Amino acid sequence: MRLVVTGREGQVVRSLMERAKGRAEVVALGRPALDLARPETIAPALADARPDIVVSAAAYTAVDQAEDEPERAFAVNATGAGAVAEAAARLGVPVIHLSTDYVFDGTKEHPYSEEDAPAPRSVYGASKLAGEEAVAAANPDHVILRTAWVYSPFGKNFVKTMLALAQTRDHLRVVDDQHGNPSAAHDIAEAVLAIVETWRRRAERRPRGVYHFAGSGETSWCGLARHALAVSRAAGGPHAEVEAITTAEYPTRAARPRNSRLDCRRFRADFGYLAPEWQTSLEAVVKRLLAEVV
Ligand SMILES: NC(=O)C1=CN([C@@H]2O[C@H](COP(=O)(O)OP(=O)(O)OC[C@H]3O[C@@H](n4cnc5c(N)ncnc54)[C@H](OP(=O)(O)O)[C@@H]3O)[C@@H](O)[C@H]2O)C=CC1
Ligand SMILES: Cc1cn([C@H]2C[C@H](O)[C@@H](COP(=O)(O)OP(=O)(O)O[C@H]3O[C@@H](C)C(=O)[C@@H](O)[C@H]3O)O2)c(=O)[nH]c1=O
Repeated sequence: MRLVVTGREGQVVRSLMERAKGRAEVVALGRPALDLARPETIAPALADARPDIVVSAAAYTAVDQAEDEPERAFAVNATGAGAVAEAAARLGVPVIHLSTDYVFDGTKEHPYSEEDAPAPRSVYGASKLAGEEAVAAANPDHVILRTAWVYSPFGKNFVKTMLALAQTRDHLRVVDDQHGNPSAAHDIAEAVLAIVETWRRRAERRPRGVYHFAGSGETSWCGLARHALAVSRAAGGPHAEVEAITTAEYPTRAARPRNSRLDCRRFRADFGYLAPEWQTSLEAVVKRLLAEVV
């Protein structure tokens, strides 16, 4: 099975390349050959790569910066994502498209299910929602996989930011009133491979549509920072005290949902995979990051 993935250096892409070894072939396409902001590059690049399945994982992910350049965020996350799905449809192959918890406004008291109405609060969230709509319209043979709070040993993410800040500061301030499910990119890679395996076994009746998949259990950004730094300290790495603050005390350009928690039961029922508890996956990533620094 040949998976062609958009983006070369993204967290999910790099994790998928590691986890797919011996299970599926992965070809990662990035700029300049495939540039989501230049739709004319997309169909030829995908056709040349001869996919059995397209995994649409590249995106404009700078949440605050997107507020200042909405045209670029929409070009990449909406028009570009739609063109990827359309190119896959023309090749007669399905697409797995990654999306986000930030499509929700966060006002719900319980975890969000796939039935809940999206209402993004940020340009990034709106551009990702427009991407979902474009993908669904272009290629009925799709899974739109919404995930959340992704971290990994790769690229930029909140966990790496906390470890880096703790090297130079002994006191950090982190919001404690936004709640979600931290998700290791390696677990998302396993979810993608579970979809691939299910589709292989049930080629005639592939489960399709929107699915939620995120780390099991929940916490706040403050809880995530504290646990990451506790693991770091126990392993001889940097540590800092983390003060719990409110969103109002940490103003950002883009508004974030207060509740980002995703209900992942539909994914488990249809694809047979549930992510480990977030603390378990986090511990492995923090230890790997510390080992790589030394
Ligand atoms: N990060 C998170 O917390 C979350 C992410 N998601 C979604 O999951 C998916 C994967 O996220 P993640 O792995 O963290 O992403 P990253 O931010 O780690 O990587 C994004 C990738 O997209 C590529 N990219 C950006 N713009 C373009 C473009 N114009 N043309 C081609 N490639 C481009 C980047 O390339 P380059 O390296 O060259 O810049 C990079 O490889 C995305 O769809 C994201 O929206 C969902 C929920 C949470
Ligand atoms: C660095 C820092 C952030 N924060 C807050 C700001 C924000 O509310 C929260 C998270 O900060 P970040 O900006 O690192 O994370 P953010 O970029 O909002 O992360 C999001 O990325 C996109 C791509 C997604 O799809 C989402 O699921 C989510 O993972 O933590 C602090 O309170 N203190 C700090 O020192």
